[in-house]
Amino acid sequence: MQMKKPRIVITMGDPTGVGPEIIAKALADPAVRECCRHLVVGDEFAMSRGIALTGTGFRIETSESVPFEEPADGVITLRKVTSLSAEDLCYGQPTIASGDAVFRSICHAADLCLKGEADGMATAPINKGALNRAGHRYPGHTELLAELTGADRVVMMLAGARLRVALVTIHEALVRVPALVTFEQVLETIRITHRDVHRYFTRNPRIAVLALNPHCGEGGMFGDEESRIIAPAVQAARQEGIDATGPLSADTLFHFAVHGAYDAVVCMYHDQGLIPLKLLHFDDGVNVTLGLPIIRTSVDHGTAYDLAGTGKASAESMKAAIMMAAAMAGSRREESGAP
Ligand SMILES: NC(=O)C1=CN([C@@H]2O[C@H](COP(=O)(O)OP(=O)(O)OC[C@H]3O[C@@H](n4cnc5c(N)ncnc54)[C@H](O)[C@@H]3O)[C@@H](O)[C@H]2O)C=CC1
Ligand SMILES: NCC(=O)COP(=O)(O)O
Repeated sequence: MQMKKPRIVITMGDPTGVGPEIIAKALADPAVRECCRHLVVGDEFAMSRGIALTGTGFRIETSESVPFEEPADGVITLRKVTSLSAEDLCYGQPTIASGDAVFRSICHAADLCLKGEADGMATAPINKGALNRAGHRYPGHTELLAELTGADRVVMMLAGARLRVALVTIHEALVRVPALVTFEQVLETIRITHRDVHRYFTRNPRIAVLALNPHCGEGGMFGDEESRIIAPAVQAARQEGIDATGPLSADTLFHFAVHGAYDAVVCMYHDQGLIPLKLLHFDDGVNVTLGLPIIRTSVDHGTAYDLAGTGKASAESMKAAIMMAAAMAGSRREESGAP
């Protein structure tokens, strides 16, 4: 029996950024079209502009009630959630209305996933400032999706073929990080990373856990979070049967991780993990939210206002995000034994 392809809903992201154009380019790739049935959620004018700009020649079919038909060649299926005016679509100049449109697309896509009408979502980039100015007080998709889906704890993981990094703290001022690196938070990050990497990517993953301070705190001379918090959390994870190792010095660990010693690296703060990840995988890295009851992937880059409207932005990360969501949906289907 031929299996139906997974249904992946794609949010347009900030319509004044590169989102629509990278979606058009991504959906022009036969491998992306082959991996899933898509439904783009967003603004029709913004999407048609992205199509024109990229010369992809798609025709938009709007779908109000029957999403996820197998789209004909040359068609992008779109669920319209807004009809923004030209003033709200100036490249690089998000408005309250375009910030609100971002929110509505994400809510709509999450709702489809929660109702079982989609198998996963892949998101184009948003501007967090614009989202907040529109009155939606979330640091990003991750926290908004956690709330929408009722998830207690989520973990931001960025993944490429050579490296996966999972974050203990996400969008926090550096000065606040030490207080947020708690035993509970480190242990929960290790647990969620282990569970979802095992579930979707590789069995019994080997997890490296980084130190916060240089040289693992140098025996307390440069800080004691390693001995007080991180080592006990690693120990507790090991007692639960998780293959976790650490704390390990962040300056050297990535060398070993990318040479195959670990399947995921738990990092204490945003740039500790994202700098090495983007160095290796800026083009094709994927942001995955672990710990949600639904599947959500995203590009690893931002709205790239300097490129928006030029058609030059790379769509490789968008393609990788859609294909990863489809692959994750396939794993979930196998796990459930569904045909
Ligand atoms: N997944 C998401 O929704 C993300 C959203 N952001 C948001 O994006 C906004 C801008 O953030 P920045 O730090 O400036 O990062 P950015 O990723 O938008 O831009 C950084 C640099 O990378 C380049 N770049 C980005 N995407 C590219 C692509 N697809 N192809 C070629 N070059 C590309 C840009 O032209 C720029 O030079 C912020 O509001 C931030 O919050 C940032 C990261 C992820
Ligand atoms: N730096 C990654 C990023 O900003 C993505 O955030 P989110 O919108 O996926 O929560």
